Amino acid sequence: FEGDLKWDHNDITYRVLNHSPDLDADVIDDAFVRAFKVWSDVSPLTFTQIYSGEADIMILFGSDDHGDPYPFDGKDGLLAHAYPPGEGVQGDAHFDDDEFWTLGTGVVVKTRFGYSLFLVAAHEFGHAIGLEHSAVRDALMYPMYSYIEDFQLHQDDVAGVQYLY
Ligand SMILES: N[C@](CS(=O)(=O)c1ccc(Oc2ccccc2)cc1)(C(=O)NO)C(F)(F)F
Ligand SMILES: [Ca+2]
Ligand SMILES: [Ca+2]
Ligand SMILES: [Zn+2]
Ligand SMILES: [Zn+2]
Repeated sequence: FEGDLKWDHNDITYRVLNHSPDLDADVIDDAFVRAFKVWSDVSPLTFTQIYSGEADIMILFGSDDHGDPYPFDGKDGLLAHAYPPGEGVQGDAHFDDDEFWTLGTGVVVKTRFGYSLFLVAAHEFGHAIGLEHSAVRDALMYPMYSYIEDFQLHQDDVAGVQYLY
């Protein structure tokens, strides 16, 4: 998606507009907190959840046509997308609710029966702060989903965000 290069402020706000029925709301919110921490740990950025009004990063779960020119596609295929920094829809992150979202290390995640909301969110939030896809297979910003036990940011991801901020 087109957009600016980076945020012009470091104290980023986000708002969760709705929740997937696959997980408890507080489990989803915690997954987002952990996914933002991946990036705040290696940059000057801070991420604060707000509960009303317009946040920099508006997060929603939607399926098929969900109000922007990039409809989702049912189960599998596209899992999520996010816009680079900027006003309005820029910076926002959308998750395909036709996927089965899960967490933890249960068989559900490993057998590709479910997708890790934490991993996909961390990747999308990378886009929301201005990162493009990486060509490094083990990088979080690689555009192919893979379940990573004991997740750790790849040097390529760190280099990307530290180049920007
Ligand atoms: N929709 C994507 C592909 S996707 O299947 O939705 C996707 C794949 C992998 C994602 O995160 C992730 C990357 C590496 C390891 C685990 C999870 C996020 C989204 C994407 O990368 N969206 O950000 C593309 F490439 F634009 F088509
Ligand atoms: Ca926005
Ligand atoms: Ca899909
Ligand atoms: Zn969308
Ligand atoms: Zn991506």
